Parts: sequence; structure tokens; C-alpha cells
Amino acid sequence: MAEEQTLVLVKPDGVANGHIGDVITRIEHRGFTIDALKVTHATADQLHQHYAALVGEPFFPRIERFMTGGPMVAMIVSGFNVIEAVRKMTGATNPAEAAPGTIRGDFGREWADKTIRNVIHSSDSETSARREIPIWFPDRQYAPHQPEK
Ligand SMILES: Nc1ncnc2c1ncn2[C@@H]1O[C@H](COP(=O)(O)OP(=O)(O)OP(=O)(O)O)[C@@H](O)[C@H]1O
Repeated sequence: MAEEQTLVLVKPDGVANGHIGDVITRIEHRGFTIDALKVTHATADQLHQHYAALVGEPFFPRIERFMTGGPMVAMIVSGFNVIEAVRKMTGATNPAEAAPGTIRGDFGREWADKTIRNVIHSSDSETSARREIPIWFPDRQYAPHQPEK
């Protein structure tokens, strides 16, 4: 438990369905700070880096099509224990299984194909946050705020 930063992406479905504000509001209401924020369009290269562990999966081409299919919002969010807290706010990978009250449980919609569209991404560990932040913000690195003495 410490001051941390996490990477949040509002994925193309979250942007297309009008949930940028909902995600930001939940983060702000929880008392976390948005250190950086931009609208961006993912490149194939960024996705290969971001989902490096999944590149060999049979569903990777579907993730790539979905994630490069429209604009996203990328954010660096900071706060005490923010990584675990935002993961809990995010909810389970499949929105159909995500608990009500989580972002995926509340804003995920049904889809007709096999592509999981789940509104947002959030870093799952400090190691992931360190790795992911510079992929989406090349001029930034993991740099949590110093706690007040
Ligand atoms: N079995 C699957 N079939 C189709 N797509 C999948 C499957 N498993 C994962 N994905 C896709 O890959 C993404 C990354 O999977 P991961 O296991 O890292 O889940 P996550 O950490 O909940 O999601 P994310 O990394 O996007 O925040 C998921 O968000 C989803 O879009």
C-alpha cells in the first residue's frame, strides 16, 4: 500500500457509448487524481506492446481490430493504493460476469461477435503500470506523487 500511479484506457466501446465522463467521475469521486489525459487512436504497434502477453492468443486479432477501431481516452491516475482500487472499480474481464457497481458491470453492453468489449482497461500491478504508462504516454514514466511528511 503506497502512493501509486495506474494507466486507465477508456476503450473504443466506452468512448462510442458515451462513458468517458462516467469513468472520469468515478475516478474523481473516489478522490484519485488525473495526472495526464488524452484522446488517442491506438496503433497496432502500441497494442502489440500493451498486450504483449496475449499476442499469441487466437483472439488477439479480434482485440487488435476492436482496439484500433475508434478513438480511446488514455489517462494516468494517481493516488494511495490506486492500482488495486481501480482494478476493483473496473470489474471482471467479461462485462456479463462483472458485478453491478463496477464500470464493466454497469456500462458494458452485449455484443454479437466473440470480441469482448469491456469499456476500460486498468493496470493490474505496479509492474504493469510501469510498463504500460510509457506505451501510451511516451514522454512520461511511472512517477507516483511523494506522500506528505
Ligand atoms: N477468452 C477471450 N476471448 C476474447 N477476448 C479475450 C479473452 N480473454 C481476454 N480477452 C481480451 O483481452 C483483453 C485482455 O485480457 P486480460 O486477461 O488482460 O483481461 P483484463 O485485465 O480484465 O483486461 P484488460 O487487460 O483489457 O484491462 C480483455 O480485456 C479482452 O478484451
